[in-house]
Amino acid sequence: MTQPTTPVIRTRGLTKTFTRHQQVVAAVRDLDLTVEDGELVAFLGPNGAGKSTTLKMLTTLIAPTSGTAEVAGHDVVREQRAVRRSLGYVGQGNAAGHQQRGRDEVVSQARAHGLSRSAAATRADELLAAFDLTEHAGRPVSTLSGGQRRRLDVAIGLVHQPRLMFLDEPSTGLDPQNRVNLQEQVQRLNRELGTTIVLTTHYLEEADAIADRVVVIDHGRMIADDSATRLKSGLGDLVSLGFAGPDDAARAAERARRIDGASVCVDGSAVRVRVAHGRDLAPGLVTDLAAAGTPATRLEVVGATLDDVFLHLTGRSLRETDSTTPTQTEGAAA
Ligand SMILES: Nc1ncnc2c1ncn2[C@@H]1O[C@H](COP(=O)(O)OP(=O)(O)OP(=O)(O)O)[C@@H](O)[C@H]1O
Repeated sequence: MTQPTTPVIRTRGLTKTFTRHQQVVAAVRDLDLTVEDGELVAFLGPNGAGKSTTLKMLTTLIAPTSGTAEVAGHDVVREQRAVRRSLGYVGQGNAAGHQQRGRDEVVSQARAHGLSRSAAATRADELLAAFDLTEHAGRPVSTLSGGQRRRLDVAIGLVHQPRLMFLDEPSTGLDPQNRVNLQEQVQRLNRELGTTIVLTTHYLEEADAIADRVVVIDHGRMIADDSATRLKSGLGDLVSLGFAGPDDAARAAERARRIDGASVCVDGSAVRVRVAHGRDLAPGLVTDLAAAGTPATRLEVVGATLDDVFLHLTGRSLRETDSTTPTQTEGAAA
């Protein structure tokens, strides 16, 4: 039996390569990841970063090329059944479009997991209530809205009360209201039932808002792993100052460069200073500059966003990045 101290996920050197058009695509490279029970982790990265491939290896849907992965203490290659029993998985395309009624769908999935008829019915009703679907439970699945279908998918993934739930881009395609609604349900599932959640997203706001921990993935590699707050505060605040003209701006920049750890850039009569605790430092800087005869005409302080973090790490904005470009191609296959 799994000891409570066993991490729910542990990967070492986990790697997946695909060969496509005679080229080797390194979808996931050398991933070392440990997730403890009860965490809510978001894999954040652009399209093609390797998020879904990682989830597919962890759920036994595809085999790693090299490296190891254990889920709930079980090896994803040698102990696939045990791994599957411990997890729920909602893939990107799960939303069923058929004529079965929502409740029947949940009941049949519960039956497939070995629950008796009455236990399956009870479980289905509990889950439908938990996801605000009771009033829609008698409708054919094909008539549900996108948000209702995603919630039904998550409910189905939970029929066997898994310790760990994987959600691959759960809110993609949902309107903002349904997205927030689903995010709230996911957080509740994590907080109230203690289910460990690993979800993938390319929505910065989603990762920021709901995850305890953000694993940033780019070109198959993990490039950051921390809470959103720490990732952002590590980058500092952006202090933007305006001046009467370029000469004042140049003098102000010279003064700002004396601040420990500050990174300063001048653009005409504007100066931007990226520095830790910029919000606290800004008033003193403005007072100093005025005393030195270079008064600022404008001041704005903005905290870092996860996009700033991504930009800092990769030189690209996550909002504009589509890494399906062939930069992750390692070379021609033999
Ligand atoms: N079956 C496959 N055959 C060939 N290449 C694949 C296969 N599956 C994924 N890839 C490639 O592996 C890389 C990682 O893909 P993956 O789907 O894991 O990215 P992702 O981060 O989940 O992206 P998205 O946000 O678009 O779902 C991409 O370059 C993708 O084209």
